[in-house]
Amino acid sequence: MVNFVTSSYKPELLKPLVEKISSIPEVVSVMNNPTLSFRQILIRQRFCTNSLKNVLVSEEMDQKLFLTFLWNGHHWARQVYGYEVVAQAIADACLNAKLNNIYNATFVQGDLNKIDESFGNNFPKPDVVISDPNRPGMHMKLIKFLLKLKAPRIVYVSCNPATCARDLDYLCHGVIDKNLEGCYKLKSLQAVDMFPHTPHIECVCLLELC
Ligand SMILES: C[S@@+](CC[C@H](N)C(=O)[O-])C[C@H]1O[C@@H](n2cnc3c(N)ncnc32)[C@H](O)[C@@H]1O
Repeated sequence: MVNFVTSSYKPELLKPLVEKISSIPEVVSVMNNPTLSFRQILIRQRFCTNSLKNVLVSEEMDQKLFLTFLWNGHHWARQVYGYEVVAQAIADACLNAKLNNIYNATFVQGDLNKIDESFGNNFPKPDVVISDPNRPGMHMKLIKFLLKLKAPRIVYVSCNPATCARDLDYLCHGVIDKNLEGCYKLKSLQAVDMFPHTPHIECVCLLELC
């Protein structure tokens, strides 16, 4: 699969290239993934091409978003707080926000596996938390924080159904040995085959506070 990530949707410009590439026998599909805003792609930083997430965030108009594991929701939200462990990703996010005249987003570099009891004291309670953790899923400290925060909605995006199921169970039913009570209900779950012909699957889950 070849995926063209472009800053706008102009298929006619890609057509000659697509025709050339399509003649390569190993190429079984060609995708064009237009980003809704310009985003600088640095080779040293992993780039997430998931425009589906952008569509999903567009429903969160005029809300306060808390993004764990960095997202691109700043166009639609009133206020955005983004957390990410990789310093370069934060630098890119700040640069991209500037390039796109985005002034409602704060990006903070931090390790969500090392948060303490005071985490969250310096930002207002969010309407929506969007979390897209990597394959190990959420650390217990983050689960604990979310169960205390009680944001009305959590959108959990996952590329690992096993850790996703574990974390949804924690958020909905609690963690008995940690004395944590669950307070969410799973409202919807959509699996998305982002990587056809591989065993990988992306899941997007909506949780609402009970
Ligand atoms: C599945 S990717 C999400 C990508 C993101 N949605 C985007 O559009 O760029 C997971 C992200 O979580 C970050 N991450 C991993 N462990 C973390 C931690 N302990 N604290 C904060 N961020 C972490 C990774 O650096 C990576 O950017």
